[in-house]
Amino acid sequence: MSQVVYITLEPSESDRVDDVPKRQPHWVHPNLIESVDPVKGRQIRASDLIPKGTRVLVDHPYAIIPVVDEPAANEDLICSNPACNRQSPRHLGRFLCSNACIPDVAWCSSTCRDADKARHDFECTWLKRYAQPIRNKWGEYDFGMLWLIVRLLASRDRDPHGENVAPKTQQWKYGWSGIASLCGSSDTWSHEQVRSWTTLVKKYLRDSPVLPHGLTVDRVLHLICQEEANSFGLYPRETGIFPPPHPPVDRGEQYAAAVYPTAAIANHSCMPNLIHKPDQDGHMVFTASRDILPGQECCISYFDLTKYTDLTSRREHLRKSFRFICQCERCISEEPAKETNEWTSMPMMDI
Ligand SMILES: C[S@@+](CC[C@H](N)C(=O)[O-])C[C@H]1O[C@@H](n2cnc3c(N)ncnc32)[C@H](O)[C@@H]1O
Repeated sequence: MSQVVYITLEPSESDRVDDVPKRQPHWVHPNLIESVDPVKGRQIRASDLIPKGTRVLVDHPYAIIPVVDEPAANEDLICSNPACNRQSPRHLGRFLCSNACIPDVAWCSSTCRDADKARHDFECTWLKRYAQPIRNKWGEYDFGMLWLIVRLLASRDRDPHGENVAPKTQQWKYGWSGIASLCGSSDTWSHEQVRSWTTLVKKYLRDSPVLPHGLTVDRVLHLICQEEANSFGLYPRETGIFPPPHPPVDRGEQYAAAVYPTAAIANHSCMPNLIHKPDQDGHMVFTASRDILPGQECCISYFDLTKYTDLTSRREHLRKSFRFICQCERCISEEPAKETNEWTSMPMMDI
């Protein structure tokens, strides 16, 4: 994937299209800072006023996979070349893998296919050998998860910014360094879940001639834990409109899943001040949905807010799917008042 060029962090005018730098690993509004919350971990804050409607972050996926039911017939399949990733409608013509690995892999042009050759070579033999057996035995979700891990490893294989190369003081991490710093560990998930992922890693993701990554089983398992806590589903319409519109507006069918090293720092809120939506090239774009004051946290919504409305269902959904108890302003304000403890409310007695 020699087409992705990671250069400087300062976008030059010639790199910008509609204010979005084309060749940067990410673009972050100058009024955003990263800080750490004692409960939620890393977070994004506004250092100065951000007016409603401002685009605040654009991030390139470090790895992205299509998520569609019938890839050969689907109109929304994304181009496999990471420097393109646009949705390539079938009627405009598609270029398939000459090794016929899986129909989910396609390019929008021969130029994209040629440019992506080295990156695709990393995954091709693995896909050809394991995709169908994994789909048959473990199902589509686990196949997608494992393929996303393989694509993370493929990007790492070609990453000029390896774990030890990016400066430690760099505020907004990107590249493999950003992936390595993602939250999530085996402590976050149930023993049963971790056991099942360990089996999958040992069976399908070991360092081998089919998948030469040089990492230990434990490190790949850790990568799954990170990916599961930080990946995004890509939908055609916005996520996080607040208050949720009446009647509810569906965000459409998921067409891809991806890991974004910088966008993953955004915490969740059930009354978010950011809307997120992928652009036509698979970049994740955050936009302020109201004025954000200096010091305020900038949050997205991790789910469709029209689907889970009351406190219990929202928290239960986040607990099951993302393994945390939501501590956003809205959930805290809707918590039932705590009963006053009789003993602590008794007047002090002299003894
Ligand atoms: C995608 S990461 C967000 C960045 C993360 N805070 C970090 O340190 O890298 C998701 C994790 O952030 C934390 N988090 C996000 N939103 C939260 C919320 N509303 N309440 C509590 N924890 C939250 C949880 O630990 C969750 O697993």
